[in-house]
Amino acid sequence: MTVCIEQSVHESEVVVETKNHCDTNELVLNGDVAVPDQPEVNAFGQSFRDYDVETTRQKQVEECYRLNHIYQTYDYVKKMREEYKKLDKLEMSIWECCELLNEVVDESDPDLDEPQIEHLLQTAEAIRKDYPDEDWLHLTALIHDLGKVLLLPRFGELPQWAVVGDTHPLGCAFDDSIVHHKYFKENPDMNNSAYQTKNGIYTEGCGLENVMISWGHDDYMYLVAKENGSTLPEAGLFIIRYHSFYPLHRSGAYKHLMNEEDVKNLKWLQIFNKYDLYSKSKSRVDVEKVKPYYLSLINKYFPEKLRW
Ligand SMILES: O[C@H]1[C@H](O)[C@@H](O)[C@H](O)[C@@H](O)[C@H]1O
Ligand SMILES: [Fe+2]
Ligand SMILES: [Fe+2]
Repeated sequence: MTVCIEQSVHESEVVVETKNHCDTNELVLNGDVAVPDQPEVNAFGQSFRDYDVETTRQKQVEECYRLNHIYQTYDYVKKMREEYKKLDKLEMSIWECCELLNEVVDESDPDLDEPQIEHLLQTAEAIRKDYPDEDWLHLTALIHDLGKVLLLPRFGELPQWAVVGDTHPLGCAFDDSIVHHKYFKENPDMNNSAYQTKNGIYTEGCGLENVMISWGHDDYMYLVAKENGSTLPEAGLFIIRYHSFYPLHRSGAYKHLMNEEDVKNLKWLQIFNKYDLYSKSKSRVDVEKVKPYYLSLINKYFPEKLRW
Protein backbone atom coordinates (compact mmCIF):
# COMPACT_ATOMS: atom_id res chain seq x y z
CA MET A 1 0.00 0.00 0.00
CA THR A 2 1.54 3.32 -1.05
CA VAL A 3 0.70 6.45 0.82
CA CYS A 4 1.40 9.60 -1.06
CA ILE A 5 1.13 13.02 0.48
CA GLU A 6 1.82 15.91 -1.87
CA GLN A 7 1.82 19.36 -0.36
CA SER A 8 3.35 20.62 2.79
CA VAL A 9 1.55 21.13 6.04
CA HIS A 10 0.15 24.63 6.59
CA GLU A 11 -1.76 25.42 9.69
CA SER A 12 -5.04 26.83 8.42
CA GLU A 13 -7.97 25.36 6.56
CA VAL A 14 -8.41 21.75 5.63
CA VAL A 15 -8.95 19.87 2.52
CA VAL A 16 -7.90 16.28 2.66
CA GLU A 17 -8.86 13.88 -0.07
CA THR A 18 -8.55 10.14 -0.20
CA LYS A 19 -8.13 8.57 -3.61
CA ASN A 20 -8.39 4.89 -4.25
CA HIS A 21 -6.37 3.55 -7.16
CA CYS A 22 -7.01 -0.15 -7.73
CA ASP A 23 -5.71 -1.88 -4.67
CA THR A 24 -3.50 0.96 -3.51
CA ASN A 25 -4.73 3.63 -1.23
CA GLU A 26 -3.24 6.98 -2.02
CA LEU A 27 -3.80 9.53 0.64
CA VAL A 28 -3.44 12.95 -0.82
CA LEU A 29 -3.22 16.07 1.27
CA ASN A 30 -4.67 18.88 -0.82
CA GLY A 31 -4.13 22.46 0.17
CA ASP A 32 -3.94 23.55 3.75
CA VAL A 33 -4.68 21.32 6.70
CA ALA A 34 -6.85 21.77 9.76
CA VAL A 35 -5.54 22.27 13.23
CA PRO A 36 -7.63 21.84 16.36
CA ASP A 37 -8.38 24.63 18.83
CA GLN A 38 -5.20 24.81 20.83
CA PRO A 39 -5.87 25.68 24.45
CA GLU A 40 -3.01 27.56 26.06
CA VAL A 41 -3.15 25.59 29.28
CA ASN A 42 -3.60 21.94 30.17
CA ALA A 43 -6.03 20.44 32.67
CA PHE A 44 -3.75 21.62 35.51
CA GLY A 45 -3.66 25.22 34.32
CA GLN A 46 -0.05 24.88 33.04
CA SER A 47 1.28 25.21 29.52
CA PHE A 48 1.49 21.93 27.59
CA ARG A 49 4.62 19.81 27.80
CA ASP A 50 6.33 21.94 30.41
CA TYR A 51 8.69 19.45 32.05
CA ASP A 52 10.24 21.90 34.50
CA VAL A 53 7.31 23.69 36.09
CA GLU A 54 6.82 22.59 39.74
CA THR A 55 3.58 20.63 40.10
CA THR A 56 2.59 17.62 42.15
CA ARG A 57 3.08 15.54 39.01
CA GLN A 58 6.43 16.97 38.01
CA LYS A 59 8.56 14.79 40.32
CA GLN A 60 6.88 11.61 39.15
CA VAL A 61 7.26 12.60 35.49
CA GLU A 62 10.94 13.44 35.93
CA GLU A 63 11.64 10.19 37.76
CA CYS A 64 10.04 8.26 34.91
CA TYR A 65 12.36 9.96 32.41
CA ARG A 66 15.41 9.50 34.67
CA LEU A 67 14.91 5.73 34.71
CA ASN A 68 14.02 5.66 31.01
CA HIS A 69 17.26 7.41 30.09
CA ILE A 70 19.38 5.15 32.26
CA TYR A 71 17.88 1.76 31.38
CA GLN A 72 16.88 2.06 27.73
CA THR A 73 19.96 0.86 25.88
CA TYR A 74 20.45 -0.50 22.38
CA ASP A 75 20.63 -4.06 23.70
CA TYR A 76 17.57 -3.62 25.87
CA VAL A 77 15.46 -2.46 22.91
CA LYS A 78 16.69 -5.33 20.76
CA LYS A 79 15.77 -7.83 23.46
CA MET A 80 12.31 -6.33 24.00
CA ARG A 81 11.52 -6.33 20.28
CA GLU A 82 12.41 -10.00 20.05
CA GLU A 83 10.41 -10.91 23.13
CA TYR A 84 7.24 -9.05 22.15
CA LYS A 85 7.36 -10.04 18.51
CA LYS A 86 6.31 -13.51 19.65
CA LEU A 87 2.83 -12.14 20.44
CA ASP A 88 2.30 -15.08 22.74
CA LYS A 89 0.71 -13.31 25.71
CA LEU A 90 -3.00 -13.52 24.89
CA GLU A 91 -5.76 -13.11 22.30
CA MET A 92 -8.29 -10.31 22.31
CA SER A 93 -10.10 -7.81 20.12
CA ILE A 94 -9.12 -4.16 19.71
CA TRP A 95 -12.18 -2.99 21.65
CA GLU A 96 -11.47 -5.35 24.54
CA CYS A 97 -8.03 -3.82 24.70
CA CYS A 98 -9.49 -0.28 24.73
CA GLU A 99 -11.53 -1.24 27.76
CA LEU A 100 -8.44 -2.53 29.54
CA LEU A 101 -6.96 0.93 29.31
CA ASN A 102 -9.48 2.07 31.89
CA GLU A 103 -7.02 0.72 34.43
CA VAL A 104 -4.00 2.56 33.10
CA VAL A 105 -2.65 5.98 34.13
CA ASP A 106 0.50 7.30 32.43
CA GLU A 107 3.11 8.65 34.87
CA SER A 108 5.18 10.37 32.18
CA ASP A 109 2.50 12.80 31.10
CA PRO A 110 2.51 16.28 32.61
CA ASP A 111 -0.77 17.17 30.89
CA LEU A 112 -3.14 14.38 31.79
CA ASP A 113 -4.01 12.16 34.71
CA GLU A 114 -7.29 10.75 33.38
CA PRO A 115 -7.69 7.03 32.56
CA GLN A 116 -6.25 6.43 29.11
CA ILE A 117 -9.53 5.42 27.45
CA GLU A 118 -10.68 9.03 27.86
CA HIS A 119 -7.59 10.23 26.04
CA LEU A 120 -8.12 7.78 23.17
CA LEU A 121 -11.70 8.86 22.63
CA GLN A 122 -10.94 12.57 23.03
CA THR A 123 -8.20 12.36 20.39
CA ALA A 124 -10.27 10.29 17.97
CA GLU A 125 -13.38 12.45 18.28
CA ALA A 126 -11.40 15.68 17.84
CA ILE A 127 -9.69 14.47 14.67
CA ARG A 128 -12.94 13.02 13.34
CA LYS A 129 -14.58 16.42 13.59
CA ASP A 130 -11.94 18.07 11.38
CA TYR A 131 -11.24 15.14 9.03
CA PRO A 132 -14.64 13.45 8.68
CA ASP A 133 -13.70 11.41 5.61
CA GLU A 134 -10.44 9.93 6.89
CA ASP A 135 -11.85 7.02 8.82
CA TRP A 136 -8.40 5.38 9.05
CA LEU A 137 -7.21 8.45 10.96
CA HIS A 138 -10.07 8.18 13.46
CA LEU A 139 -9.19 4.57 14.13
CA THR A 140 -5.46 5.34 14.30
CA ALA A 141 -6.25 7.92 16.97
CA LEU A 142 -8.40 5.48 18.89
CA ILE A 143 -5.69 2.84 19.08
CA HIS A 144 -2.45 4.87 19.10
CA ASP A 145 -1.86 4.46 22.84
CA LEU A 146 -3.22 0.92 23.28
CA GLY A 147 0.34 -0.34 23.73
CA LYS A 148 0.22 1.03 27.26
CA VAL A 149 -1.37 -2.28 28.26
CA LEU A 150 2.27 -3.38 28.65
CA LEU A 151 1.89 -1.96 32.16
CA LEU A 152 -0.69 -4.63 33.05
CA PRO A 153 0.24 -8.02 34.57
CA ARG A 154 -1.13 -10.02 31.62
CA PHE A 155 1.24 -8.19 29.26
CA GLY A 156 4.36 -8.56 31.37
CA GLU A 157 3.74 -5.66 33.80
CA LEU A 158 6.60 -3.56 32.45
CA PRO A 159 7.69 -0.53 34.50
CA GLN A 160 6.48 2.92 33.38
CA TRP A 161 9.93 3.85 32.00
CA ALA A 162 9.67 0.96 29.51
CA VAL A 163 6.18 1.86 28.29
CA VAL A 164 5.41 5.59 28.33
CA GLY A 165 7.07 8.93 27.65
CA ASP A 166 8.70 10.30 24.53
CA THR A 167 10.94 8.03 22.48
CA HIS A 168 14.38 8.48 20.91
CA PRO A 169 16.86 6.43 18.85
CA LEU A 170 19.57 4.21 20.29
CA GLY A 171 22.83 3.48 18.52
CA CYS A 172 23.65 7.13 17.80
CA ALA A 173 24.12 10.34 19.81
CA PHE A 174 21.32 11.44 22.15
CA ASP A 175 20.02 14.77 20.84
CA ASP A 176 19.81 17.76 23.19
CA SER A 177 16.11 18.20 22.45
CA ILE A 178 15.23 15.00 24.34
CA VAL A 179 13.30 15.74 27.54
CA HIS A 180 15.51 15.58 30.68
CA HIS A 181 18.55 14.88 28.53
CA LYS A 182 20.92 15.14 31.51
CA TYR A 183 20.02 11.67 32.75
CA PHE A 184 21.72 9.97 29.79
CA LYS A 185 25.00 10.46 31.66
CA GLU A 186 24.39 7.18 33.43
CA ASN A 187 23.30 5.22 30.36
CA PRO A 188 25.76 2.37 29.59
CA ASP A 189 25.54 3.17 25.85
CA MET A 190 27.52 6.34 26.61
CA ASN A 191 30.55 4.07 26.96
CA ASN A 192 30.25 2.72 23.42
CA SER A 193 32.18 5.01 21.08
CA ALA A 194 30.31 3.74 18.00
CA TYR A 195 27.10 5.31 19.38
CA GLN A 196 28.42 8.82 20.02
CA THR A 197 28.23 10.40 16.56
CA LYS A 198 25.31 11.97 14.69
CA ASN A 199 24.82 8.89 12.49
CA GLY A 200 26.20 6.36 14.97
CA ILE A 201 25.74 2.87 13.54
CA TYR A 202 23.32 4.11 10.85
CA THR A 203 23.77 5.68 7.45
CA GLU A 204 22.15 8.88 6.33
CA GLY A 205 18.68 8.29 4.82
CA CYS A 206 18.58 4.66 5.95
CA GLY A 207 14.90 4.92 6.91
CA LEU A 208 13.38 4.91 10.40
CA GLU A 209 12.38 1.28 10.12
CA ASN A 210 16.08 0.44 10.34
CA VAL A 211 16.60 2.49 13.47
CA MET A 212 16.26 1.13 17.02
CA ILE A 213 13.91 3.47 18.84
CA SER A 214 13.48 3.26 22.62
CA TRP A 215 11.03 0.54 23.60
CA GLY A 216 7.51 1.49 24.63
CA HIS A 217 3.83 1.60 23.74
CA ASP A 218 4.47 2.94 20.22
CA ASP A 219 6.60 0.13 18.89
CA TYR A 220 4.58 -2.54 20.66
CA MET A 221 1.25 -1.40 19.18
CA TYR A 222 2.85 -1.06 15.75
CA LEU A 223 4.05 -4.63 16.01
CA VAL A 224 0.63 -5.88 17.10
CA ALA A 225 -1.09 -4.08 14.21
CA LYS A 226 1.44 -5.17 11.61
CA GLU A 227 1.80 -8.81 12.66
CA ASN A 228 -1.95 -9.28 12.93
CA GLY A 229 -2.38 -8.10 9.35
CA SER A 230 -4.10 -4.76 9.88
CA THR A 231 -5.09 -3.07 6.62
CA LEU A 232 -4.55 0.45 7.99
CA PRO A 233 -2.64 2.62 5.48
CA GLU A 234 1.11 2.98 6.04
CA ALA A 235 0.58 6.52 7.34
CA GLY A 236 -1.60 5.13 10.14
CA LEU A 237 1.00 2.54 11.11
CA PHE A 238 3.68 5.25 11.01
CA ILE A 239 1.67 7.48 13.34
CA ILE A 240 1.25 4.63 15.81
CA ARG A 241 4.94 3.76 15.68
CA TYR A 242 6.43 7.24 15.99
CA HIS A 243 3.86 9.41 17.74
CA SER A 244 6.06 9.68 20.88
CA PHE A 245 9.15 10.54 18.84
CA TYR A 246 8.92 14.25 19.73
CA PRO A 247 12.63 14.88 19.07
CA LEU A 248 11.83 14.18 15.41
CA HIS A 249 8.30 15.45 14.84
CA ARG A 250 8.53 18.48 17.08
CA SER A 251 12.22 19.40 17.20
CA GLY A 252 13.33 18.16 13.79
CA ALA A 253 16.20 16.09 15.20
CA TYR A 254 17.25 12.83 13.48
CA LYS A 255 15.69 13.88 10.17
CA HIS A 256 18.87 12.74 8.43
CA LEU A 257 17.88 9.14 9.19
CA MET A 258 14.55 9.36 7.35
CA ASN A 259 13.96 8.01 3.85
CA GLU A 260 11.46 9.37 1.31
CA GLU A 261 8.57 7.32 2.64
CA ASP A 262 9.21 8.62 6.17
CA VAL A 263 9.15 12.20 4.91
CA LYS A 264 5.68 11.67 3.44
CA ASN A 265 4.33 9.96 6.51
CA LEU A 266 5.76 12.58 8.85
CA LYS A 267 3.28 15.12 7.49
CA TRP A 268 0.37 13.03 8.70
CA LEU A 269 2.06 12.47 12.03
CA GLN A 270 2.43 16.20 12.53
CA ILE A 271 -1.28 16.69 11.92
CA PHE A 272 -2.13 13.86 14.26
CA ASN A 273 0.13 15.19 17.00
CA LYS A 274 -1.86 18.39 17.39
CA TYR A 275 -4.93 16.34 18.25
CA ASP A 276 -3.05 13.93 20.47
CA LEU A 277 -1.72 16.81 22.53
CA TYR A 278 -4.36 19.51 22.57
CA SER A 279 -7.44 17.35 22.96
CA LYS A 280 -6.28 16.37 26.47
CA SER A 281 -8.89 17.77 28.82
CA LYS A 282 -11.20 16.91 31.67
CA SER A 283 -14.29 16.79 29.44
CA ARG A 284 -15.58 13.25 28.98
CA VAL A 285 -16.74 11.51 25.81
CA ASP A 286 -19.90 9.39 26.00
CA VAL A 287 -18.37 5.97 25.32
CA GLU A 288 -21.63 4.12 24.62
CA LYS A 289 -22.71 6.73 22.11
CA VAL A 290 -19.58 6.55 19.95
CA LYS A 291 -18.86 2.85 20.41
CA PRO A 292 -20.85 1.54 17.40
CA TYR A 293 -18.93 3.84 15.04
CA TYR A 294 -15.52 2.72 16.28
CA LEU A 295 -16.56 -0.94 16.27
CA SER A 296 -17.37 -0.60 12.59
CA LEU A 297 -13.89 0.82 11.90
CA ILE A 298 -12.20 -1.92 13.89
CA ASN A 299 -14.13 -4.42 11.84
CA LYS A 300 -12.96 -2.78 8.63
CA TYR A 301 -9.24 -2.63 9.42
CA PHE A 302 -8.56 -5.47 11.88
CA PRO A 303 -9.32 -9.16 12.34
CA GLU A 304 -11.82 -9.94 15.08
CA LYS A 305 -9.26 -11.37 17.46
CA LEU A 306 -5.62 -10.33 17.58
CA ARG A 307 -2.58 -11.97 19.10
CA TRP A 308 -0.89 -9.74 21.71
O1 LIG B 1 3.85 11.43 28.32
C1 LIG B 1 3.40 11.23 27.03
C2 LIG B 1 2.62 9.97 26.87
O2 LIG B 1 3.28 8.86 27.40
C3 LIG B 1 2.20 9.73 25.46
O3 LIG B 1 1.41 8.61 25.29
C4 LIG B 1 3.38 9.69 24.55
O4 LIG B 1 2.97 9.38 23.26
C5 LIG B 1 4.11 11.00 24.64
O5 LIG B 1 5.18 11.04 23.79
C6 LIG B 1 4.54 11.28 26.05
O6 LIG B 1 5.13 12.52 26.13
FE1 LIG C 1 1.41 7.80 23.30
FE1 LIG D 1 -1.72 9.86 23.08
